[in-house]
Amino acid sequence: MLRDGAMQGKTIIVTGGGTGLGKSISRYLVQLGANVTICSRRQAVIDETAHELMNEPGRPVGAGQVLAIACDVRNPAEIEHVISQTIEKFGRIDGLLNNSAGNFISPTERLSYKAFDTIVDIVLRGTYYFTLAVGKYWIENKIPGTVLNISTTYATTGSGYVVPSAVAKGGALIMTKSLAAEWGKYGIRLNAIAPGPFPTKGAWDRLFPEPLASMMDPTSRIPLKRVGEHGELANLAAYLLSDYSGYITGETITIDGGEVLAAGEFSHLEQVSSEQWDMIEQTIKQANRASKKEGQG
Ligand SMILES: CCCCCCCCC/C=C/C(=O)SCCNC(=O)CCNC(=O)[C@H](O)C(C)(C)COP(=O)(O)OP(=O)(O)OC[C@H]1O[C@@H](n2cnc3c(N)ncnc32)[C@H](O)[C@@H]1OP(=O)(O)O
Ligand SMILES: NC(=O)C1=CN([C@@H]2O[C@H](COP(=O)(O)OP(=O)(O)OC[C@H]3O[C@@H](n4cnc5c(N)ncnc54)[C@H](OP(=O)(O)O)[C@@H]3O)[C@@H](O)[C@H]2O)C=CC1
Repeated sequence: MLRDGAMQGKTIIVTGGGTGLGKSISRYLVQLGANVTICSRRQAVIDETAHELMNEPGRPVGAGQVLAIACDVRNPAEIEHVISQTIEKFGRIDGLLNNSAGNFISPTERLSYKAFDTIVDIVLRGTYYFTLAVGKYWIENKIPGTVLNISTTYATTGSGYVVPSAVAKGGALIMTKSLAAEWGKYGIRLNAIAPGPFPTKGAWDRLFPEPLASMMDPTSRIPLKRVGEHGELANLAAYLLSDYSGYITGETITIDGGEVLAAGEFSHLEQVSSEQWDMIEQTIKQANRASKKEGQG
């Protein structure tokens, strides 16, 4: 979507950049010329991704560099290490993509305290630790940085069976808005993306495993009748991390093919056939006529 070289000179940290959506967004940022630090717990995974992104066939002239540094986002010392290594290698940091997450479906009453803590710690604590660390660096160095948080649609609607994730994503979303208000004076912007289903191994293994996958079609309740494509999300993420979105802050953009709208009171009526609509129309019109007559009487 953005022109070639649109992110030239920018350095972006992507948490969870070794896999799934974080990897797809990192790939696009690098193609647009950004230097990208990818971090997550598994060094071998991020090393492999860094190698892949640096050696892609058709890599454009002017594509950015990739640095892979292991980091558990629950650990402030490891976060500070990522920040100092990034500055040492690339000179500065312009953007932070909080994309790391942990999640799995489960009836909430089956969760141990530790299971609940694990999700909230990765998603909420990890997001505010990283944002706080990078924000302090930006304010001290007068850099107008930008944060993009990968949220979910159920961060605002809530959802059963992923309650720790909903709690944590909801908290991160309110942090996005709160800090957008507070740090605007430093030129720092914070936004969020709320994706619907975008197939990744990490999400599908934990949110759509067998026998669920054989029982239901996740596209049936999506108005556009398909899942998202990684490129569609990467376009939006790059735009929100770029200077082209310079007047957008505190915003959450949903990219879900209309899935959240399916909860609308009457949205399920797409199952009604054309013949049934003929009958329904006649029945309603008959009732209209009857009520008019009552008024005349
Ligand atoms: C429609 C289509 C889709 C559509 C999907 C569209 C919307 C999706 C929106 C959001 C998507 C995402 O976030 S997708 C992101 C998915 N990716 C990830 O989750 C990647 C990282 N995940 C992980 O590493 C693991 O899954 C995770 C458990 C979170 C963390 O691993 P750790 O090694 O740190 O922790 P562990 O020690 O294994 O586990 C911690 C505790 O959690 C418990 N635990 C772990 N799994 C459990 C389970 N299934 N049920 C109960 N409890 C569980 C353990 O027993 C431990 O508790 P004790 O027994 O008490 O010790
Ligand atoms: N796929 C989808 O349909 C949707 C996804 N999302 C969101 O998109 C983002 C990416 O998810 P997706 O790509 O699907 O799944 P992945 O499992 O591929 O991505 C999650 C990433 O988080 C990293 N991670 C997990 N725990 C930690 C930790 N403690 N410290 C640092 N990194 C960690 C993982 O790497 P490692 O294990 O090496 O640490 C992994 O790279 C998440 O925020 C998710 O909530 C939102 C809505 C829908």
